[in-house]
Amino acid sequence: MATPSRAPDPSPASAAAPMRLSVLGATGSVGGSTLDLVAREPERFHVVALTAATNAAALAAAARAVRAEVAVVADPAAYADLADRLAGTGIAAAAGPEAVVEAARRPTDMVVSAIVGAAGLAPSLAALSATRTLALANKETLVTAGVCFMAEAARRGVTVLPVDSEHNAIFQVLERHAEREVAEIVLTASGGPFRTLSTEAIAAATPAMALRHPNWSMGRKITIDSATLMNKGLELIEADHLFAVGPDRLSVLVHPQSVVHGMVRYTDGSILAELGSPDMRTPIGYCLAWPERRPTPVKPLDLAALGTLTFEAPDRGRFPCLALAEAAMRRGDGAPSVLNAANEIAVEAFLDGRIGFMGIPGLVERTLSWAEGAGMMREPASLGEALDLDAASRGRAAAFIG
Ligand SMILES: NC(=O)C1=CN([C@@H]2O[C@H](COP(=O)(O)OP(=O)(O)OC[C@H]3O[C@@H](n4cnc5c(N)ncnc54)[C@H](OP(=O)(O)O)[C@@H]3O)[C@@H](O)[C@H]2O)C=CC1
Ligand SMILES: CC(=O)[C@@H](O)[C@H](O)COP(=O)(O)O
Ligand SMILES: [Mn+2]
Repeated sequence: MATPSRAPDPSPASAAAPMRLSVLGATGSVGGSTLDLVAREPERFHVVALTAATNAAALAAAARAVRAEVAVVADPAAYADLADRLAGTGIAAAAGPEAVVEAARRPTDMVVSAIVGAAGLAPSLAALSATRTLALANKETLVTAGVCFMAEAARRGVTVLPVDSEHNAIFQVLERHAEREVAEIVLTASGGPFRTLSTEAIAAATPAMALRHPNWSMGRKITIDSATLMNKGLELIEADHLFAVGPDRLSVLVHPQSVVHGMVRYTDGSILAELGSPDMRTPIGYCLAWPERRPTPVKPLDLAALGTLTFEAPDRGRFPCLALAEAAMRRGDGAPSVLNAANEIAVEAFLDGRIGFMGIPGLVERTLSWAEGAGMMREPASLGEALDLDAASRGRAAAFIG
């Protein structure tokens, strides 16, 4: 089973030296939760690099708060602002996509990869060359180039710890068990803000409605993915690469409370699940402490106050993105990559008001058909091939929108 094994040496958290840590996507939702934990125990961490896309103000503030060695913005136009804000602090500033990759390559004990979208692929891959443990939130890395990414992690001996709440839950309940003992891995889905709406009402959904996730506070892209259920589809593909049980043993169960984050049904009939408050500081804290457990500031779950946990089957008719992602997972090769690229273009277009909510699955389906017809579906064997397929699919999806 591809579940990472326990590291043979003690965790840096329990050693005298602080853990050398970089956070890619430090100004985002996952990045912010990570730095919140870091700021609560500054003696445990030495922060090496923090990165962002354009938000120089937030990045500079974060870098100052945790005394990072270097802060990097992907957007060169944000450099002057960043450098200005860091003047006299001793914190180096840099800019450009290549500088983000270089920052990811700085030697560390752990890198938290929390850039959103396929933009996280090159930095995540670069991080494998100079860290021992990659805490991976950026699911698009695995969707876009899962085969070559996991092979590179194995070749480098880097432990990949899942940050995504469902995968982190499953990772926790899989420990100590062999692949042959697993009957089914179940990813729970909140169902998103449109879980109970009719097809007609869903088709009329606005960005503001779709951005209102019932349980989680997250970045805009993943929040739209949750509303279409594409997030769960991406997570199935992510799980396929992380846990290697094959698509037949991966399933989705709608659970509107988002308290059970993931489950494993074993061949003896037992189901083991991880439960917790919907707060990313639990899975992030788990990764930062692994293989130990340490307290986090997360509010303990009060099951008596909650009273009821409910479950239902997903509706692929009202939420076709889930079916599209499942088909792409089974099709394999480059299909997940094309799916992801088209979805990123579609989500952006939906948020900009250029397409409607159901235009998202429409565009993804059309781009997948185009890629199949054009013979583009080869499994990306390298970063270069993955980026080429991603770019070609984005270009075509954007052209379909017009
Ligand atoms: N939020 C959550 O609770 C969860 C998120 N995830 C996954 O984690 C990842 C991050 O999600 P989330 O934190 O919500 O996202 P956010 O949108 O909140 O944050 C994204 C981060 O990535 C940076 N970024 C965006 N584009 C680029 C780029 N082209 N190059 C470099 N950096 C870039 C942003 O910088 P800037 O601020 O400057 O724009 C920001 O730091 C996603 O893959 C998501 O699917 C998984 C599970 C839960
Ligand atoms: C917190 C997290 O891991 C998200 O991926 C979450 O799962 C999104 O909620 P949905 O279950 O609605 O997709
Ligand atoms: Mn998730």
